[in-house]
Amino acid sequence: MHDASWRDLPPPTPFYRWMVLLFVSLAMFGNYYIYDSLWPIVDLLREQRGFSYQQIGWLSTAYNVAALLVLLAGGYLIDRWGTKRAITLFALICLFAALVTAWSPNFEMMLAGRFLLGLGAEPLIVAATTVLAKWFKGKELSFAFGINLSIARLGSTAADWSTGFASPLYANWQDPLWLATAVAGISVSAAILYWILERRAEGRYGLGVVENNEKLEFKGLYSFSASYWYVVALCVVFYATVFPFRSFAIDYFQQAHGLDREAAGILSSILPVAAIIATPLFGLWVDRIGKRALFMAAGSLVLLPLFLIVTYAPAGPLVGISIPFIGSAVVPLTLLLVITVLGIVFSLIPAVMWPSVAYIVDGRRLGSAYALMTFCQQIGWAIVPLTIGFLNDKFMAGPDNIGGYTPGMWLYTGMASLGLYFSYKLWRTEQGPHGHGLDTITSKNSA
Ligand SMILES: C[C@H](NC(=O)[C@@H](N)CCCCN)C(=O)O
Repeated sequence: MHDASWRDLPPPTPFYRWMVLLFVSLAMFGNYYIYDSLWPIVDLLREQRGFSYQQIGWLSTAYNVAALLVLLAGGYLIDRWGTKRAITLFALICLFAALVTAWSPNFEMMLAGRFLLGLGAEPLIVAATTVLAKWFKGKELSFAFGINLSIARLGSTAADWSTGFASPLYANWQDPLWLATAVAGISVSAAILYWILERRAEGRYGLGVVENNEKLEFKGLYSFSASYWYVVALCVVFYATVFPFRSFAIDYFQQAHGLDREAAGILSSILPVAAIIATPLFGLWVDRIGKRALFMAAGSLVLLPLFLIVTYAPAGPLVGISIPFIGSAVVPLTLLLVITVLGIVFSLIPAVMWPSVAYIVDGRRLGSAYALMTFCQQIGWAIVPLTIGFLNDKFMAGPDNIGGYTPGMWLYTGMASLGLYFSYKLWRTEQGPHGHGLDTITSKNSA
């Protein structure tokens, strides 16, 4: 924390603030890229290294197990080391994790790499949020968060697009992971540049003081309202549906729908691309008209049939998609429509859900409420990929047995039904005397 003289200094210039946002967001870009770099090589891991679908599931779950452990201490470490050191250290852990994942053909080694990634990536996200709060508090904070998330999602998009712009690397499982290691280098460089900028700012500008509010506290758990728990429950089932679906999507499009890797990657990228464009727009819209609980219920309702449509509906005519400098794809219309709608839901629900917590929970407990929500999110997100892997193996899913993917699709649908139930309960609660104004507070009528 800072002494009184620090507070007497002038605020940082807008240019300085936006440069900090740029570097912190580039660190997040690398973080999201490394996480998503594994999904375009699922088929290669199965063919060249003989991995089962359940082993692929473990590579996803290892990240969450590490995240669960580190989230307990993440806020404390950031407070103790300061954000400059913390972001650089977490980016270095991500780089090391990418290196270990790419290094050896051994499954346990790869598992260790993904575990290390969870140790670095999730606290890096928390630390980045703390930096934005410090530099943008009282300024364009929500907008800065939106830009930060969009640049991070560009990392997911780039990983999907690498099947096009880096297609020669996909002759083997290892080269795309070396590329991810190089991208992790961008993260570390951006973290160091942020460190230099903030160090230069100290003594020249007065920065906001961020309270120690990211701590995960289990005491007082019972005092959160029913609405908070419905939002947390929706968060758990929503991310436990969408993130695992994304993990297996490229392989699924290849095996079950006969797409080549480039087309499957481009199709999968529509989900984060839609989110980059639509998340800030939904955020602005909902701030104007309120109706947050209704929007979450509507998003959950739209999500419900999507996995059954890809499974049972006719593929429809083939349509072409072309992305300049990246590549082009010819994909069935039904898949294109489903992924686009999924992308819209992936924009709508997060854009409304995360900010809603601020209306439900007392400001002094907000950091703790978000930390608890992220903690619960990791638990659901850890279990589902393992179950999908188990189901795909048990029902011998593959190009010769497309029906083997159907139980997994029913699992996603079951999770989506739970999401609809929780969002309906939230909406009902918010209509009654225990509501918090989720559907009524707008940017015009809020104090
Ligand atoms: C805002 C939200 N972020 C998260 O859920 C993070 N805990 C994990 C993101 C990991 C992405 N590889 C989001 O991205 O919607």
